[in-house]
Amino acid sequence: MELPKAFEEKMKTLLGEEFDAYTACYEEPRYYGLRVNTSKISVEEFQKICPFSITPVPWIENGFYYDGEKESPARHPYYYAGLYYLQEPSAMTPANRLDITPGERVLDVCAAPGGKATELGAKLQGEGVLIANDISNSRAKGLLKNLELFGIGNMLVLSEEPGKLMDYFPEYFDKILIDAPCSGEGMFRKDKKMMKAWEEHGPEFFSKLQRSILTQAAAMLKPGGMLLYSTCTFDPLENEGSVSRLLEQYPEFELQEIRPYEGFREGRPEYASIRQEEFRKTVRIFPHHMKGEGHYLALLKKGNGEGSETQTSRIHPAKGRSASYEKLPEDLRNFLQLVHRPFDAGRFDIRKDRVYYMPEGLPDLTGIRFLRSGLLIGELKKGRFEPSQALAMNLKKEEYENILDFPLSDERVIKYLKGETILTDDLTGPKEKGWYLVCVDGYPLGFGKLSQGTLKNKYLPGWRWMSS
Ligand SMILES: C[S@@+](CC[C@H](N)C(=O)[O-])C[C@H]1O[C@@H](n2cnc3c(N)ncnc32)[C@H](O)[C@@H]1O
Repeated sequence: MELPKAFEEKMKTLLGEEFDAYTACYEEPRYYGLRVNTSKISVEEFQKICPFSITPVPWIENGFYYDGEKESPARHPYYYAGLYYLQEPSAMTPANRLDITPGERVLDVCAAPGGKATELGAKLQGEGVLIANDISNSRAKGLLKNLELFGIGNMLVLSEEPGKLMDYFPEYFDKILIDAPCSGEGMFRKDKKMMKAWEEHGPEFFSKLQRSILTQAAAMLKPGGMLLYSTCTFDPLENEGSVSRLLEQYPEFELQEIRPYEGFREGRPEYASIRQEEFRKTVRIFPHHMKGEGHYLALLKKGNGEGSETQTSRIHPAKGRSASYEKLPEDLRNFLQLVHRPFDAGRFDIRKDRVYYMPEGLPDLTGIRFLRSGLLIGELKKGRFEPSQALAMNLKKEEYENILDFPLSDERVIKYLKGETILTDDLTGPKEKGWYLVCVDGYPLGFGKLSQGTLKNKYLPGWRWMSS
């Protein structure tokens, strides 16, 4: 593979005698990975039911390699059930090495299309809030779909300048991930188009952007909170350089150790402008040292002088229905009787006939551009309530009364995903009219409305299985 000359020269300086081993990697095939959605299925259970051959990614507990030349995991009903996300193995590292406790407030500043945000959301296990932002509105649409497919409900999807978010969320977050826009040097093997883009916008351009995103995000982190900065590039200016600039401006930040793996390499102190030795705690991922593409990670803690841990507040999960539950529209209330979950009536928010279930403890968001705030529960159409695709994905089978559970081998699974009407006469269970949650092997896919043995398909048209 022919690499840009200026890039090659830079890598020779960075890698010294390792340079030949590094370039030899370009003759090897790229790696394909999938990451298990642990908010829906345990890793052990997934390994039991996984329909294709997988091997563990050694530094990611829920990550696996698959053979992308032979298998197509994106065309499988389990993908439609949100059981996994397809992701290059090194790209799994940032969200994996940012510890999240359910109940925390988490921000993903540059989140689209959701490779990291889906993992952060899964780690929250439905408690607290994930705010996933991306400046690109079109990319944020893909982000929303991926988060909903993953079943993440306690979330907001925003499309804003981080500088504007600062005004709304001062020192608000417990954890922040910045998977920064970068020159993408680590992805040249995976995607050759990145080389062309690199020639147009290189490290100089991106480092300026990264420095401003970093300082804006820093202002949104609580004292004692953690920030993980990552790129998929090798350039020192965008890695040690951008993080140095943050430390110059915010000296209360301290670099933290990242849980190790034998293939990780230390960050390079000589490229830092300040507190050089601390940069050994940052991580460089090189493809000639491990089975993944190039990345950089830095984990930082915002100091507060004293007792930092105790200052990170939690957003507590709902404890039960409040007295105002009776004020919700009757058809919605009837539907909610079928959902075995302790809703808090005060968190329902009805806007233009759409019913949302909001995370707790949010500031006033007037003026922010958002694609989604809260879990879209469904829509009121002339007083009749229709549950949403997002709710179907957010539910577990045991949380809903009326289930149609098909085994993977049943041809109705694909028919349902294609949007076709389903006949259920042969099934002994479901008889009553109403909303049914269609599942594959116990994992929800979407809703349908049953009447006299026929299920009217309510699978979201934009998500349908396309015939190839
Ligand atoms: C490396 S990608 C993020 C990938 C994503 N974290 C994932 O794992 O799927 C960088 C993202 O930053 C977004 N971006 C660029 N400039 C931004 C800015 N100033 N604020 C927020 N997002 C920005 C881009 O639209 C792009 O989606």
